[in-house]
Amino acid sequence: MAESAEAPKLVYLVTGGCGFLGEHVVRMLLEQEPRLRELRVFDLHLSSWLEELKTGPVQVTPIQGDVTQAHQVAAAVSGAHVVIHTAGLVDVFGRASPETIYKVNVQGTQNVIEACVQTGTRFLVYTSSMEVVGPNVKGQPFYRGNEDTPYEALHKHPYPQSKAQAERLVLQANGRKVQGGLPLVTCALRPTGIYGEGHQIMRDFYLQGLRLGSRLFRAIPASVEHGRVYVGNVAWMHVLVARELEPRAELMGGQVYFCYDKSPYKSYEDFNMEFLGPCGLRLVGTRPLLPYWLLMLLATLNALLQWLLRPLLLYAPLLNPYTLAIANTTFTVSTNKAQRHFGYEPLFSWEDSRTRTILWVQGSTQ
Ligand SMILES: NC(=O)c1ccc[n+]([C@@H]2O[C@H](COP(=O)([O-])OP(=O)(O)OC[C@H]3O[C@@H](n4cnc5c(N)ncnc54)[C@H](O)[C@@H]3O)[C@@H](O)[C@H]2O)c1
Ligand SMILES: CC(C)CCC[C@@H](C)[C@H]1CC[C@H]2[C@@H]3[C@H](O)C=C4C[C@@H](O)CC[C@]4(C)[C@H]3CC[C@]12C
Repeated sequence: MAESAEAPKLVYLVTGGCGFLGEHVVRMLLEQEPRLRELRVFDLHLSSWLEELKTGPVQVTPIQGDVTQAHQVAAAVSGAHVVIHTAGLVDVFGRASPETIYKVNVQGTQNVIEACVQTGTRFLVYTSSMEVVGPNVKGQPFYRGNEDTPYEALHKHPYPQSKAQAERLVLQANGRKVQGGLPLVTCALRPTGIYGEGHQIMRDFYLQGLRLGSRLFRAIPASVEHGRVYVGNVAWMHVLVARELEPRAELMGGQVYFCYDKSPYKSYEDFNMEFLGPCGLRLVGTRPLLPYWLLMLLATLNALLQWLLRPLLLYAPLLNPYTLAIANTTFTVSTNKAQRHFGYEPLFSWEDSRTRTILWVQGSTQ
C-alpha cells in the first residue's frame, strides 16, 4: 500500500457490510480512502442502498454470502488487500442458539483468517467488542479503564464468549505467513455500546416511550456508567486502522484498541435521553422505579418464559438477566492508545454525533 497520487488500486473487503456498523464503514471508506479501487461488501443479506453506491468512482461489489461457508469467504477475500471483518451475530437476547452464535462469530472468523492465509491477503481488521473484557459474570465495575487495566474477563453468555474466542484467533494469527510468504498483520477493535444512525435498539426505546405516553421509566441508577461510542467514529477508526496497518505493522500487529470518542460518561438510560429527550420523551424518576431484586425477578421470568415458549414461538424481550447485568454494571473506557499508535482523533464531535443521532431517531419512525 504505497503512498502515492497514482491511480487508486486497493481492494478492500468489508464483511457484514450491510449491518448497522458495516454500512457506516462502507460509506466512510468511500469518503475517506482515496486509494480505493474496489470495495467488496459481503453480507448474508444485501441491502438496497448498495445500488446507489455503484455510480461512484470506486467499484462497489456486493457479495451475498455466509461467513460460515469457507469457500464463499475464500472467493470473496481472494485478491483483496485488506479485510475488515465486522460480520457477526449480535445476540444477547436469546434469539439464536449458542451453537449458531459460535458458528458465525468463531467459525466465521476462523474462515476469514484461513482465507487471508490461503489467498495472500495480508491485512485483517477485526471488529471485536468491549464485552470481550466485560462486564464479567461477577458484575465487577470497570471504571474508565484502558487496554492494560487488569480485569477478570469471565463470561458465561455465548455472545461475549464467542467474541472473546474470535478475538483470540485473530490476534494469534498475527505473523502467520500468507500465500507468497509475507506475514499476516491483524488487529482488533473493541467498541463499547455503539449508537448513531441505524441503531435499532434506540429506535425501539423511542417507540416504547411513545406507546407509554412519551415517557420512559428509570430502571438503572444514574450512577452506573455505561460506555458508548458514536458509530461514525467507530467506522473512522476502522478506516484508519486499515490504512495504517501496513506502515505501522510492527507497532499495531496483534494489538487491541478500545473504540472511544468524546461521548459523555452516563448511565445507559441517561445517555439515551440525550437523543430521546429532544425527540419529546422524558425519563421518569431520579431513582429506579422498581427495586433491583424485582427487576432481576422480571428478567428471570422473561428467561423462563423464553425457555418454556421456545417450542412454540420466539420470545426474546430486551430485558433478561444478562442484559440487566450489562446495563447495571459500570463499564467505561478512558484511553488514548489509538491516538498514540495510529493518530486517531474522533472525526465527529459529541455535538455532531448527538445531532446526527437525534435527526435519525426523529426521521426513523416516519
Ligand atoms: N452494536 C454494538 O453496540 C456493538 C458493540 C461492539 C461490537 N459490535 C460488533 O460490531 C459488529 C457489527 O455489529 P452491528 O451492531 O453492526 O450488528 P448488525 O447485526 O447490525 O450487523 C452484523 C452484520 O453481519 C451480517 N451477518 C450476520 N451473520 C452473517 C453471516 N453468517 N455471514 C455473513 N454476514 C453475516 C448481518 O447480516 C449484518 O448485516 C459485530 O461483530 C459486533 O459484535 C457491535
Ligand atoms: C433499562 C435496561 C434494563 C434495559 C436493557 C438495555 C439493554 C437492552 C442494553 C444495555 C446495554 C446494551 C449492550 C451494550 O451497549 C454493549 C453491547 C456490546 C456489543 O458488542 C453488542 C451489543 C451490546 C451487548 C448492547 C446490547 C443492548 C444492551 C444489553
